[in-house]
Amino acid sequence: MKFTKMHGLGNDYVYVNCFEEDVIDPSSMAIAVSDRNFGIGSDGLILICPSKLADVRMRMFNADGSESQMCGNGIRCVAKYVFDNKIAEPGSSFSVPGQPTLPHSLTVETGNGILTLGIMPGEDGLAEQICVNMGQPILEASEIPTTFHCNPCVGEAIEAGGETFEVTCVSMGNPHAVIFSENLDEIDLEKIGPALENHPAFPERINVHFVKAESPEEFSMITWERGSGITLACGTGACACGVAASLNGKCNRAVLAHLPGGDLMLNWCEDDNCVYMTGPATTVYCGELC
Ligand SMILES: N[C@H](CCC[C@H](N)C(=O)O)C(=O)O
Repeated sequence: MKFTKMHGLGNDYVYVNCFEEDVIDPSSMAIAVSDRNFGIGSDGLILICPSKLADVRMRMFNADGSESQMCGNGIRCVAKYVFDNKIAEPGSSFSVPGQPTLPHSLTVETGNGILTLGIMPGEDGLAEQICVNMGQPILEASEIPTTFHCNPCVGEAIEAGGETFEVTCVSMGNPHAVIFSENLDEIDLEKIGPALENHPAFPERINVHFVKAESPEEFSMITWERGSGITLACGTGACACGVAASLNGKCNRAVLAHLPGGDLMLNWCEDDNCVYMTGPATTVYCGELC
């Protein structure tokens, strides 16, 4: 079976074109291909499938085989794959609040609904920068009662790993716990990450992010991902952190997120309440599973 290895800021996945391949058990396949010694090595598996509702459908599986509703770095790579391989005819333009209009657009069916994105090609004519309308953040536990059992407003106290954390919970279709810290180097993510990921307040588990507000225009973050552990970047997580930083009065709605794997431009737009995420997508290699 053919696959393509791609990453968004080092958040790497194995991509399978399900217009041409059949994946019978994606959960088991995600576990197998994600293994960095006995498999291909990745943060998970992403299937690019036909859709009746959008140009394509994206399904994302974590390294532990669990399926998530959305993947921000992943959807940028899906857009690149679809555009570069001409799988769908892109739309003519995509307007981005506060930024120049992008020349091409695509729609992707996800677990968080149909999302629209814009593509800026590089000099080689291939997709280089992608801006995704990630939709509206969900902040009320009542809207997603099985996701958060804590009050997602600012600063809910959660006990984990022998410590108390003030957690702001934001859903971007998938759940995120955001904690602010003045020193990210001091965070024992290997210990605290799984303790919060699996906390009883989060019956669907949760992605965990620690954020340092550098200024009103910039923040830095580190991530423990639900089902995948520490990753170099988390696109939905960065969007959730941007929303949380604004809610907590630490950053502006338009902000530059510094992730270990690189930067994302974020804008939680006041007009439509949607979060716009702009960043790169990279094709590493194409391969074939024996
Ligand atoms: N890396 C992804 C997030 C995956 C989230 C997944 N770990 C979950 O279970 O929600 C991103 O760029 O948004």
